[in-house]
Amino acid sequence: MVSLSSALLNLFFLLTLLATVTSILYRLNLLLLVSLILSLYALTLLARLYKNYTSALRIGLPILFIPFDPFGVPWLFIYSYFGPLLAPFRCCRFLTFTWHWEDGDRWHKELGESFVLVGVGRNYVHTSDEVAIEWVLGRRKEFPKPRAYEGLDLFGKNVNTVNGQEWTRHRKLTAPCFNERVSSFVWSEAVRQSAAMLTTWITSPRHQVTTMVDDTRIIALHVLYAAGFGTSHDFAGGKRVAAPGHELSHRDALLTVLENILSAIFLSAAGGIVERWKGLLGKRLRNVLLAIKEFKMYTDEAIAAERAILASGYGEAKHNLMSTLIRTSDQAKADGIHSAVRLSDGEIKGNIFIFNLAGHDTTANTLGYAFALLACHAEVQDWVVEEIDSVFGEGETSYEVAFPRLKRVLAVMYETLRLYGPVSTIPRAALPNTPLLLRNPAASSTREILIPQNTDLALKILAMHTSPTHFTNPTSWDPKRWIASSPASLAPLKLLEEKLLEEKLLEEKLLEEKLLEQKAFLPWSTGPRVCPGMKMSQVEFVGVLATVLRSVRVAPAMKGETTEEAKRRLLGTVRDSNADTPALKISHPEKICLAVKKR
Ligand code: HEM
Repeated sequence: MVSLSSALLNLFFLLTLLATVTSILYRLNLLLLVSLILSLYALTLLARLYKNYTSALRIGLPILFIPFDPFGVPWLFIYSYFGPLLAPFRCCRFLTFTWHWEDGDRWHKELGESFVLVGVGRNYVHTSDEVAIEWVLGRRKEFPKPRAYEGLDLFGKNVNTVNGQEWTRHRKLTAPCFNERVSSFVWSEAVRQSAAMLTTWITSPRHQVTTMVDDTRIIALHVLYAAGFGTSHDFAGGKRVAAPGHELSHRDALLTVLENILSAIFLSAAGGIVERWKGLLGKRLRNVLLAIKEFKMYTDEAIAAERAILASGYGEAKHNLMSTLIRTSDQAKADGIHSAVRLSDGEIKGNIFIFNLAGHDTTANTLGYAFALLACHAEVQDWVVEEIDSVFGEGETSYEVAFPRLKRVLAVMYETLRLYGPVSTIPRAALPNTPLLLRNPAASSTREILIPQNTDLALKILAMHTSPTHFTNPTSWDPKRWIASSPASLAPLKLLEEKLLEEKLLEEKLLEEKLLEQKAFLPWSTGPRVCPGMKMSQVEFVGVLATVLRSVRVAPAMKGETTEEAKRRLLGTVRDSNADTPALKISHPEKICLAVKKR
């Protein structure tokens, strides 16, 4: 297949050849030297491209050429300056970080569920095939996380970045942090925080809220803190204010690192040199550097405070993330247990950071998308409110009773994650010549292929979620698709008063409802490396959404338009999302204005 990329490379080669011949004819020695070097470089690239191409041919999947390695320094440099200009060109499209999100399953419709991107760096098998995705995620040893993940070790190694035996140790020591006691705590904190947020919404001028996205981020941060350190913060103050001895608030330090994660990785890799020469950096990078330092200080202080509590003897009963990590680690150290079964302080810091990174924007952004989408779908709000009223109507708001019954609210989360999940693609490396199982749609069977050396995988979660193979009307947001209901039996209710009958019927209907299991739905991944925060994020989401919709209805604020125009405008803002950051997020949250009406 001839593509622009190989044509460009050939052109480059011909031009350098022409320049070489010209310089020989006209005795231009310097030009000759430069041309020779360039020719050699072009030849090397061509040889590598050819090698990658023959390797891709062996896989037997459709091939597309790309002119650069998407994770190589040359492209990252070009992308940061010319990304938006180059994105419309087909060969560069696959190099952008946003195409996974913007194009959904478009290319898979054209090329099939799996295809290979071939370039001068590594080859990449892209697949939206649910059989292949489950196969890979079920085999962590054969398909480890790529080395690029190590960049996230900026505060220490952690469960998200390590592989092999090291991962087993991290996962084993961090897993106890996500237990039912933490879930119950997360629920109370989510309800408490969202009730406080609601007060600010109801008392806002003209009952219009422009801070919805920011507010959900504050809630996510405070809930993480409650679960992480066992300390609650006020929604209105809390982590927004700099602590004594700090230049930045904890929230600003964390958000600055999260929002500039690539720069943070780069600055952290450069180490002390950057600190010494920071005067030469621009304002944004200096801010990122400060945020890294401040976040480190906040985590060190939290670890020291937790150790002091544990030493005082009052910490035994605490079951938050930090105390569990420290207790396990310190106890093992005191017992002289080999470091293979405990975490070092650096690793504790690394894990605390990764829980913040992986647990903050993911849950917060899902809540942000859900509120905006619910505002555009009044009929879905009616449907969800029916369930909330029925569950909370009995005055029972505890985690144990309320959470399992709020299935429609969880369905809103599922549907939001299906279309606006924070992780559009899961990357994986592969050991050479590892078998990969693929669906064979033509024969309704499966087939095996071998993944050659120098080939990584991109598991296209969003493309799978938006494929008509698995979902009817795949691009429409419809939480009702997740609920299956069996008809309620009416016989014993015939004698009741009409109103009572109605309520009883609704209650029966809701109790009968079931949340559907869907195979090709993996927003939290699957297999041994499935997201450990899955339940925590569900509890938080349901707690916040149910608390808010119990008291108010949300709608797009009107700006002299019809309701339909206001909805269209809001949906446009939601679609204008940014996948350049670790978690998908709305590009211009400041454009979202919600009208909040008391019920
Ligand atoms: C809506 C919320 C969330 C979504 C959609 C989500 C999604 C995911 C996905 C897809 C992965 C797999 C990534 C990969 O294998 O490359 C993952 C891993 C992970 N998530 Fe979540 N996550 C969410 C919330 C959370 C929360 C609340 C926490 C913790 C507080 C968390 C902590 C982690 C960690 C530590 C990993 C790495 C696990 C490992 O590699 O063993 N996540 N998450």
